[in-house]
Amino acid sequence: MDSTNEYHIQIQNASLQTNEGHSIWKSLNLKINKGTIHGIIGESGSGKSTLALALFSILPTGSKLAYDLFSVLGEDIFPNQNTVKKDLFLVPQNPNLAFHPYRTMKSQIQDFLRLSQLFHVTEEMVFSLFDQLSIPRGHWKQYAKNLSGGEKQRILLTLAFLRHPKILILDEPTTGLDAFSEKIVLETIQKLAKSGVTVVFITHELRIVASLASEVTIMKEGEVVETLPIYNQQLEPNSEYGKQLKEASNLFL
Ligand SMILES: Nc1ncnc2c1ncn2[C@@H]1O[C@H](COP(=O)(O)OP(=O)(O)OP(=O)(O)O)[C@@H](O)[C@H]1O
Repeated sequence: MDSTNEYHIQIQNASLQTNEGHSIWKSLNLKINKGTIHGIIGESGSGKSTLALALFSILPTGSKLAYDLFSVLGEDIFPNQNTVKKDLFLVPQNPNLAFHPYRTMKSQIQDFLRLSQLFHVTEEMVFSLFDQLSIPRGHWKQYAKNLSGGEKQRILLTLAFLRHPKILILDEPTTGLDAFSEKIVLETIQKLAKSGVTVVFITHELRIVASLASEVTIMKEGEVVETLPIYNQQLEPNSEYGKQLKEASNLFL
């Protein structure tokens, strides 16, 4: 693995078609710098969540992928997926994917810690992160089905903290959160990025991306419209679509 590569993720000319011939991505091009927070925004159905899962080599059943380059941490992940998976951590849009509904959080977190070989992590360390992320300590003994989606996403963030991956992928981690929880989640992500984790932050909220990321990629209908830097929490899109997106989001500020 090439840890000196300045790009942690590099995708060139990736196309993905469902088995029914629908194009999820037409020609996806993306470069994400090591140690940055990179926002990915775009309308619903533009292929963002598919990208989050594809970084884990998970593709829709029966879909066809073609690409010139699909590199994560310097490895082409499709033939070599096992070599980099341990260095990635995904907080999926639907956190129910990550937990068994009828097992307690305690047993699932303990399994995670064992499988991640985090033998030094104590219950007290987990509880301290629960406190920081406003997760009631009582949830430790609850079945996953009794927790809200936001609480499950915040528990995944505590696990990301403990595992300290090289790349953290967050798919809509603030959707549906109240302002207080949103602030905690964003601060936690910033802390992780400051400690050197590359963060891929998928959202449809430009306001959040602008407050957090140093670069943003705008997607539409399975294509990258543009990638641009963010300075002083402002982004100045060049594309017509980017400008429309900015204008639309300004309406809600
Ligand atoms: N397993 C699948 N089988 C067939 N089509 C799929 C599958 N997963 C996603 N798609 C299609 O791919 C397209 C992109 O979906 P995706 O969930 O990646 O979009 P998105 O940008 O994340 O949208 P949202 O913001 O609503 O979550 C959509 O048209 C969707 O219907």
